[in-house]
Amino acid sequence: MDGIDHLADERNKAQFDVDAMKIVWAGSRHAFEVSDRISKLVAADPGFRKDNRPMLGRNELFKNTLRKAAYAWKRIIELHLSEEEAAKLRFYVDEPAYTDLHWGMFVPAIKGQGTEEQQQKWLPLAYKMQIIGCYGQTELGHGSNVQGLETTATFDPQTDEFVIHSPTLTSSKWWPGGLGKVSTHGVIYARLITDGRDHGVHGFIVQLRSLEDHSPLPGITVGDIGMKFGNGAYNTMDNGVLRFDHVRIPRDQMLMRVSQVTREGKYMQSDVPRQLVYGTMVYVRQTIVADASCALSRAVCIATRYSAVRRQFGSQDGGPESQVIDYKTQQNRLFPLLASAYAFRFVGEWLKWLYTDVTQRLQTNDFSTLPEAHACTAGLKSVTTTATADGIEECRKLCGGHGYLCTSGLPELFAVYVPACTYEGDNIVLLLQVARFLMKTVSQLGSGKKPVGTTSYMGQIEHLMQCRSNVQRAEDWLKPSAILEAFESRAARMSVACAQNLTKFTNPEEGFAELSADLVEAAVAHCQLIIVSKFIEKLLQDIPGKGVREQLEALCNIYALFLLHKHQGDFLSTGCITAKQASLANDQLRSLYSQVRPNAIALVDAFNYTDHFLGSILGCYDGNVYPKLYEAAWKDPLNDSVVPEGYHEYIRPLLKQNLRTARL
Ligand SMILES: CCCCCCCC(=O)SCCNC(=O)CCNC(=O)[C@H](O)C(C)(C)COP(=O)(O)OP(=O)(O)OC[C@H]1O[C@@H](n2cnc3c(N)ncnc32)[C@H](O)[C@@H]1OP(=O)(O)O
Ligand SMILES: Cc1cc2nc3c(=O)[nH]c(=O)nc-3n(C[C@H](O)[C@H](O)[C@H](O)COP(=O)(O)OP(=O)(O)OC[C@H]3O[C@@H](n4cnc5c(N)ncnc54)[C@H](O)[C@@H]3O)c2cc1C
Repeated sequence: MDGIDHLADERNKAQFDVDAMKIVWAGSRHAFEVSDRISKLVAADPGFRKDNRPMLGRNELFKNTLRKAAYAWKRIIELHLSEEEAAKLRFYVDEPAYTDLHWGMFVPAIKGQGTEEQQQKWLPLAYKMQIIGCYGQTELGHGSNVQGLETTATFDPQTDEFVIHSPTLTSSKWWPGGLGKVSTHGVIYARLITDGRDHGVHGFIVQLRSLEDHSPLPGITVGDIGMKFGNGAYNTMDNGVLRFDHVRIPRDQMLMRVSQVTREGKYMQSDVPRQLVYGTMVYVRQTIVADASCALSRAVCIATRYSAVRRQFGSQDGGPESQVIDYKTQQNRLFPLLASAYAFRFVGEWLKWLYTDVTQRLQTNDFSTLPEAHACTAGLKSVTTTATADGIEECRKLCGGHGYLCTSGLPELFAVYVPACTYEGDNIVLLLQVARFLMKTVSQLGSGKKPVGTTSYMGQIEHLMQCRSNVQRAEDWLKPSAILEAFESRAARMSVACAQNLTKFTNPEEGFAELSADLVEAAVAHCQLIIVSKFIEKLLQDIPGKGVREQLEALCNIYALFLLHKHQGDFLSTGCITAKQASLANDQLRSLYSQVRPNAIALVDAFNYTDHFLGSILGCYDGNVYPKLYEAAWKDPLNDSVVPEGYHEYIRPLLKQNLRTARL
């Protein structure tokens, strides 16, 4: 526009090396370089334009998504992109599409649950996109309760086939992304029945559509489930409904890594745990934690830049009004979200490491860390997506009225993001899984079995049950040991209190149901401890770059002390800290906000997002918000004509009638 950087003064205030922080954020220099190159490539290509999405009707919108996905694939091939680069390209294209499920769930399901032979047969087809797959688990009547699925896969020994069938309306597959209009195949979850016996839910590769003309195969009824929340937003995705009427597939299309059916129809279980059938969900939950930091950082980048541009009140002697970012209330809402974005980034990195470690162990038949991996992925998915969805909405409010415009990018970001609280496991249902894991851990404390991994803090249960924080001055809260002890004792005491209450029930399942709200809170406390402790661990690493470590320390402290403030009821009622110490934590938090304030713009610049990816006038890099908002308004189709369509039908008769009434 005017070529001026309206945020230049803000950028000059930064007390740290932004380029070094960009590398910390990306995870490595290599990751930064890939990300930087691919994001610029996407931003510069008009084929990936996305600013018209909220204006398009569903059919137009969907066709446009198909075009973009095909174009993205063409570019991936033309540019010989690696798997890592291709994934980055899809990420920066920033449009939910069937490809997310193809690459994000269909391929991982075959990799995780298929035998070597099955992988060799199906993966090359999927990698070349000669088949397109979805993940068909959820049904109209059953989502959270996977064991309650009704679709059946009955083995027919005469023909060596499975017969896939939807016996009831509620057994219709419902929700799978990419299913509605695109997928040619699906990994379909169904109850395996051999010789009249039900062996529970298993995965099957089922062809759904003809590879010649895309029509559904005989016995298959398939379509889209309809419009979802928000304009544009997730409506680029064809979430689908699917029914089977005795559809036959060859026996070797059951995913047979976990269990097998022989030619004679004998059901055999491998020596791997049955829970591996749920393995794809563990994988995807781990990726969702990393995505949370992306979505939150994006919203925070918009709100932070706009808060530095926006001025309200406080003008003295005719000078400019105050930047809203200087109001403590704005900082108290914004900076904890900035800190959370960084916190989720680092816990996401750690979770990826944990997942890789578990996968390697599984290959050598070591299943010992699977329960911990399940609890961590489930819990962190839940806590980070809830905070991110709430955080995006808070960022919208932080931008005042302009945040409500689609051109702010925030309404669409929220609408696309909020189902993450539900898909891949409802957040409450997942926290209850964590609570079960914690109750098991507590019940084993006296047995001599040492808690390991993220529950190892429970090994010092006696200390944690009676320790008192020794914080005396606000600065004492800057000590990682003070923070860790408070978070560990809060989490331990909440879990132990639940475990003690559970003993009052003769039927443990009844007790678990009755106490489930408390159990969820204990699970949240445990997950927040993991995030805080992984941030602290990150700070123990070598962090190059002038001032980078200091900024990260400040953000880590803001994250922890903000949580402590928000959940002070937990910390006080469990006696981990006193009211005076809670108040000192708040004093420290205020001073940390002042420390972060001059660095705020540079801290969001470190995310290295292009204006294309942000998709927000309020968050644009140069901060030249008002001319852009003004110009964009005139581009709205409603402004194509000065006198609106419908004037002669609906406005003029009204005005004329009013005129007559006025004369009367
Ligand atoms: C690319 C990104 C786009 C994303 C698009 C979204 C795609 C989707 O939404 S796909 C559909 C996702 N669906 C879900 O997530 C459903 C959520 N529900 C579930 O995961 C399960 O039904 C669940 C875990 C709630 C309950 O499982 P269930 O077997 O009934 O009960 P439960 O008795 O609690 O578990 C049995 C055992 O398995 C363990 N377990 C459960 N899940 C897992 C898992 N994923 N991994 C390892 N172990 C597990 C439990 O800890 C328990 O262990 P133990 O017996 O030692 O205590
Ligand atoms: C955008 C989107 C995309 C999706 N994509 C796919 C896909 O590709 N493939 C696929 O198979 N599925 C997909 N799903 C389905 C998704 O995985 C399920 O919706 C999800 O697992 C939640 O299940 P549900 O809908 O049955 O919720 P429900 O379980 O019916 O939840 C309703 C309410 O009941 C509560 N509740 C349920 N059980 C308990 C309990 N035991 N204790 C306490 N409270 C409980 C929940 O907390 C919630 O408040 C998608 C969903 C969405 C929204």
